[in-house]
Amino acid sequence: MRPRQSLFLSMSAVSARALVHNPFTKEICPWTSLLSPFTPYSYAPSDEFRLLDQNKNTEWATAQPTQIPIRDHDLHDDVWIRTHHCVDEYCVYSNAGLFGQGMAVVTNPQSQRLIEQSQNSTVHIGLGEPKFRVAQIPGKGNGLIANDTIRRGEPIIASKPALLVHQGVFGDLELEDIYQLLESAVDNLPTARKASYLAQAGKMGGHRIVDILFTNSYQMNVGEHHHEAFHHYGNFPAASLFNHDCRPNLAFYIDDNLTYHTHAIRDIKPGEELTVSYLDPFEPRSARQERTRHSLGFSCSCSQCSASQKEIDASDARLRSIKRIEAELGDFNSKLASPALIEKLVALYEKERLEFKISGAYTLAALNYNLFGQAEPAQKYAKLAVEAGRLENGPDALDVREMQDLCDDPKTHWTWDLRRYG
Ligand SMILES: C[S@@+](CC[C@H](N)C(=O)[O-])C[C@H]1O[C@@H](n2cnc3c(N)ncnc32)[C@H](O)[C@@H]1O
Repeated sequence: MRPRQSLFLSMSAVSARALVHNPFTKEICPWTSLLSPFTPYSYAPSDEFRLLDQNKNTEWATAQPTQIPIRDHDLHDDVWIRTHHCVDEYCVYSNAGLFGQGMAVVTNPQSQRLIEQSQNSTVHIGLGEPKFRVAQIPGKGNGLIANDTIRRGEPIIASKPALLVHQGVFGDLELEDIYQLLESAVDNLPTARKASYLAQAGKMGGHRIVDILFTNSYQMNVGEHHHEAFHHYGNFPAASLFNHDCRPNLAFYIDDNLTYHTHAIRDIKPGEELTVSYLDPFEPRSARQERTRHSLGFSCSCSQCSASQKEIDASDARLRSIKRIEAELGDFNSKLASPALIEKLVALYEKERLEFKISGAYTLAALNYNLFGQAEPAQKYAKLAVEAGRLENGPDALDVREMQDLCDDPKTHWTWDLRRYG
């Protein structure tokens, strides 16, 4: 009933993720397995992306693509163009507009159609003066530090991707084709946007643009609303400075318009680092560390990973209890489900500092109280689930709507008193 990890940050066009219906999670590209086949290239920053193939000792540069307008519009507008750069079914598309930022895509025509559809509505992405600054974080490189008190629920960043790349590109194409497509895509970004793409850290080595993509991107599905799922990597330069913490103080989601949103999920003091989680937080510490080391290429030094052995054992035991209790509460025929068990689940989430996932516990609590025919606590937890779910999954997420319905009228919800009457 509760979602566990999958590799993909599911979005709805990029879709609304539903806790009750639709397992999801988010991770920054776990791609080391793909890194080895990549030939090391040294990157010489120039407008033309001159790259030196060290193996062949030959220098080559990307052609400056001729842009073929798909629609009869001006480039300055919010208009998609397809460049002449295509390999097999994958082409480079770009849009110099999109709220003054610009975006480039390497994908197939079906996905591109969906991406364009998802861009139709306008979103407000200006959030005023940021309350954070860039700083060196020991053991992590750069990161973001709060300048001021940030209250739970405050928005931190809302941003469009600079680059969106179909994952099939990496499985289907030759390396040189991949490099050329990506270079062409980045080269098609407006100057400032291209500079912010290239300013991101690459931590894995190899081809610079690919390295940046793999170090800083989110896996996202395009087309779930259309019962299709095209897996893409989305790179949001504005979000690239968030370091990982297994117990972060921010939650993020990507909405139907391909916009990445982060919100504070607890009060943050000045001087605290702003963090998101790249991983499934319900895994034990050893599995989380294994994941960051082998798939993400760094050794996690977050608060939860660097705790004492005693604290780690206690944390792992709580995570096992959470799994067990969720299995009971997710089984409508369970004889062990009880109000005491519901309260225990919520307490475990709080003790484990899983605020960025707590809408799941609240949702399960609301559903179970309703199954017991107890309207008051069901409404209390449905309200909390709506509030937390808006921060974790966005206001349009299916679970948020479901919990709003339950909160409005528990007795007409399909779960009402179901444990008693079956
Ligand atoms: C998305 S970037 C984050 C920003 C990056 N620190 C920078 O300097 O630009 C991801 C990279 O940051 C580093 N990083 C993020 N979280 C970390 C953590 N908890 N412990 C150690 N390194 C971390 C790793 O090198 C990782 O590949």
